[in-house]
Amino acid sequence: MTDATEIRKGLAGVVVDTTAISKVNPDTNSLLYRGYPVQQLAATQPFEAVAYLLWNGELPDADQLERLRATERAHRGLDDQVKATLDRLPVDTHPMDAVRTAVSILGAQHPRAEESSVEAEQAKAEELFAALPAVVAYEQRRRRAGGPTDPIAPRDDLDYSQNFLWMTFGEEAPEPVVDAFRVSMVLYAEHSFNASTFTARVITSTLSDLHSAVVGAIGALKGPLHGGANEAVMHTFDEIGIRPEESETEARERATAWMEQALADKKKIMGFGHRVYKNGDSRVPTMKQALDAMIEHYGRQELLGLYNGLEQAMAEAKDIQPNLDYPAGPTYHLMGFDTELFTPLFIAARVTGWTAHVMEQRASNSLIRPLSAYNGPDERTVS
Ligand SMILES: CC(=O)SCCNC(=O)CCNC(=O)[C@H](O)C(C)(C)COP(=O)(O)OP(=O)(O)OC[C@H]1O[C@@H](n2cnc3c(N)ncnc32)[C@H](O)[C@@H]1OP(=O)(O)O
Ligand SMILES: O=C([O-])CC(=O)C(=O)O
Repeated sequence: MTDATEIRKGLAGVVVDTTAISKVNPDTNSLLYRGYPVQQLAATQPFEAVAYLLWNGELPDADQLERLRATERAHRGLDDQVKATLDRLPVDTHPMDAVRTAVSILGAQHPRAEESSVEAEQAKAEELFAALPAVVAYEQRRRRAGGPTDPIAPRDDLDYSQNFLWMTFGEEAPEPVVDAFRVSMVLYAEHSFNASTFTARVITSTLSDLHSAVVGAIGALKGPLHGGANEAVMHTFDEIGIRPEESETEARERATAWMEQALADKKKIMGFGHRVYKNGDSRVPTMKQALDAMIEHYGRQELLGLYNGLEQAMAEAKDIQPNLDYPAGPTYHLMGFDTELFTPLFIAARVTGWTAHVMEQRASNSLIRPLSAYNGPDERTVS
């Protein structure tokens, strides 16, 4: 028996609270961070400035940016305790689990873990933002080395994006690659009450600590209906088969045929569709430009064939458009990241949005505790 009340499965269409951090507008297909169109931020701002904007509500002036960058540089190295723990994990541990574990350790050993003043929360957010690239980079290196290895020391002369790529690959990335990476970080940073951010807010609403909120958010992000889709997109490309020697047209034809079959088999295709946007994700055109630049840079036109073939076949069959994970997956692949590292890259970006929401939730808190409609057996007696 169900209680007579309206159920909105998945909270679809339910407005839960206000936020001043970002505005997702499916009608105008736009996304604003603190009022600024994300495309403009992606075109003009370093990722550090966007992080500052999300936390503080305004873009930084030169001194404010330099102060944040100094903090970021001071916390860039791989923490010894985190390294020791990662080294004890099986080498085939999913990197999402490894990064989640790392955040848990960083929280457990943080000297201000239990403090929730604005100043303490801000410090924890900045330090976590600074610490994550080394964790993600080390996980890729550990996987490739087949076990514990030496991390690549960060370099103070490089900015956040340059240094992230440096610590992962041990060489200075060319400018177009750094730029595409920076754009991906900006686009992934924030997206209102998505599932992982909402998770972080639920945890914060119990007056739990910031690292616990981020650990929970990572768990929510991991699933393929959310952040895990960028990894899943690459599995689709792999299933179709990546053949660098193939022409764009040949690749496109194979992708079209694959999609027709997959849809006939009623498969859900990762990287397509969105709960809020029904006419395309506002971030996709900008991310697609970054992908195009990488395809050009690496001379891999066949990937464009796969990309376009799937996109067009999906649009024709179901009128469903790609989401941000669709162009992000092949972009990270071209840069040289292992597929399992794609969602951890999303963590490194989204930690800015999550922590901004943690601070916003704390500033105007009410325990998040919805109701449920009971549909189990009527009351009965134990016999
Ligand atoms: C950064 C991000 O997190 S963006 C989201 C990343 N996630 C993905 O890419 C996973 C694939 N996409 C999906 O599963 C969905 O589109 C979601 C979960 C993102 C949004 O889903 P919802 O708003 O709940 O819509 P829902 O899943 O009910 O889909 C509505 C209809 O479109 C279909 N549909 C939606 N997305 C897809 C898809 N990717 N492939 C095939 N069919 C799809 C559904 O089957 C459903 O069809 P039906 O009405 O005939 O049953
Ligand atoms: O908003 C959502 O539901 C998912 C998404 O695109 C994001 O978190 O970036």
